[in-house]
Amino acid sequence: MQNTNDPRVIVALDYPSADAALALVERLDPARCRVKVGKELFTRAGPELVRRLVDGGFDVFLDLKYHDIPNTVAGACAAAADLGVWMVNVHALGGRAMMEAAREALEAGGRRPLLIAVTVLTSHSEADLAEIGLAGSPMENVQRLAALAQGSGLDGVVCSPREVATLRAAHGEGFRLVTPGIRPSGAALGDQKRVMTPGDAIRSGSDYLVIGRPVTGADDPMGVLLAVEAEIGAVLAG
Ligand SMILES: O=C(O)c1cc(=O)[nH]c(=O)n1[C@@H]1O[C@H](COP(=O)(O)O)[C@@H](O)[C@H]1O
Repeated sequence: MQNTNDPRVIVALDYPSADAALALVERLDPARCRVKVGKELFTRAGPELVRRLVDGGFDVFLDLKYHDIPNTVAGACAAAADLGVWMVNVHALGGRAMMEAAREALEAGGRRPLLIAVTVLTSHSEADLAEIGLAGSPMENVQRLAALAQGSGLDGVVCSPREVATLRAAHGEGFRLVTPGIRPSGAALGDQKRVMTPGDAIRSGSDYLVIGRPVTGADDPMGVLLAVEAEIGAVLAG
């Protein structure tokens, strides 16, 4: 079984309503997993649901991927901190001034959530990056943006598990590496392009695994979650 003090799995509650999300959440144990509220659920259910999850004892990753002028992002991060979330994220492509403003806004408050930067979306390939004017491979872009995030004082990055080993070597143990793009063996990729299995992601050095559709879209979500937990536990046990 995995270490219950620091659960590695973050379940992405990508549901179209609070009721649908809460139906799964009622079966989850906050000592064994964390939860993520992203753009769809937040736009439907708002801060009230986030507060409810926090009050229910869950560590909440508020995944709104802020990317705007520094002043606006700073205000949004302060608002997220007021909700009591555990982690909040911004796009590293927003640049140094934006990331520094976000960090300073959180430092000015009381309880400070972890501040993480999205590097290159896990749905992007090298061809997708070229089309939006970013030269080089996903790995090269992830490395550059992770260095910028660390230089801006952030706590870590969101990247694909494929980049984790390289980033761990470059940035050390304290730098949080949060990885979506997790697909148990045989699971449908959907729109994800840079993926790994849960066991391989942990083996590569991922701190936290963000898992959505393989769990939320399953006939037996708890069964999938238990299998993921067992796979991770086996790797951690060595
Ligand atoms: O920031 C994120 O969480 C994120 C970044 C990224 O590069 N790729 C990515 O998939 N995500 C999120 O991670 C989750 C992955 O969901 P599934 O593909 O359904 O497992 C979704 O909620 C995405 O919004």
